[in-house]
Amino acid sequence: MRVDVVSLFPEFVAQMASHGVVARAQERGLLGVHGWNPRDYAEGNYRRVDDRPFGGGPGMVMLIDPLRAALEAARAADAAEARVIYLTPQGTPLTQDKVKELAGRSRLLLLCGRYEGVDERLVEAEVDEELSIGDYVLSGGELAAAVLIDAVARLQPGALNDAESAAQDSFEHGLLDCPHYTRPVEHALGTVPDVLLSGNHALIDAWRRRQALLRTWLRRPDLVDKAALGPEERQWLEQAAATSPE
Ligand SMILES: Nc1nonc1C(=O)N[C@H]1C[C@@H]1c1ccc(S(N)(=O)=O)cc1
Repeated sequence: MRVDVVSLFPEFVAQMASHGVVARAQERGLLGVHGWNPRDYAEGNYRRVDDRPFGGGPGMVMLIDPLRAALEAARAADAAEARVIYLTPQGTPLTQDKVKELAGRSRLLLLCGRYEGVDERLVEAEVDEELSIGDYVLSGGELAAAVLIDAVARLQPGALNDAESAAQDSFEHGLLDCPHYTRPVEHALGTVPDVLLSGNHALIDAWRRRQALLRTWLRRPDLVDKAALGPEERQWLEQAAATSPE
């Protein structure tokens, strides 16, 4: 998978891509991350990339032409068609299902805004979809791009070792993850649930699924309805929730 990032701070994205799973995915040839700086395509002595908003108001808006030239340069760097994504608070909320869809593509082109955002004419002409990582305002889209790159990188086949498998991740089955425990069994903070020490993997799997169900119901009830639970699981959940101390 190739990811091109158009950003005034491409070194930011390069830095995040030089650590952990993303770096390993690149080393394994599973992913390539490339930065493109609109300022390199800006004209004039000051190489302007922004200007004041028409209609007045605070802040600055990113100019069309430097962004457009950077997008074109990024597109031309590889023959594969790129899905152009603009990271913005106005975007569709990013979910694991969307991450899975994007992780299956051969190429993404991420547009990172700064200031008050990007001239709308550029968005309309060049952007395939707008995505948001949450209902808050960042100083730049680079952090959002980093989140998306990390999320799609770990889903590249071969990116995670077996011990890191994404198969049991939160949201993998539409639910939050179950609690996890490791050594020691006995600790001043408590003990490990007996079932996890039983060696009975059918029981362990059932416990984990039910813990994930209960945790999701308690913390993210909105996800429970989407999870399409079977009648047995829904009955168990209703009983467990009725007696849960949380
Ligand atoms: N949340 C997010 N998810 O993805 N990107 C996010 C983000 O905050 N990006 C900000 C840099 C860009 C931006 C865009 C628009 C506005 S504005 N004028 O609409 O307030 C403010 C800030």
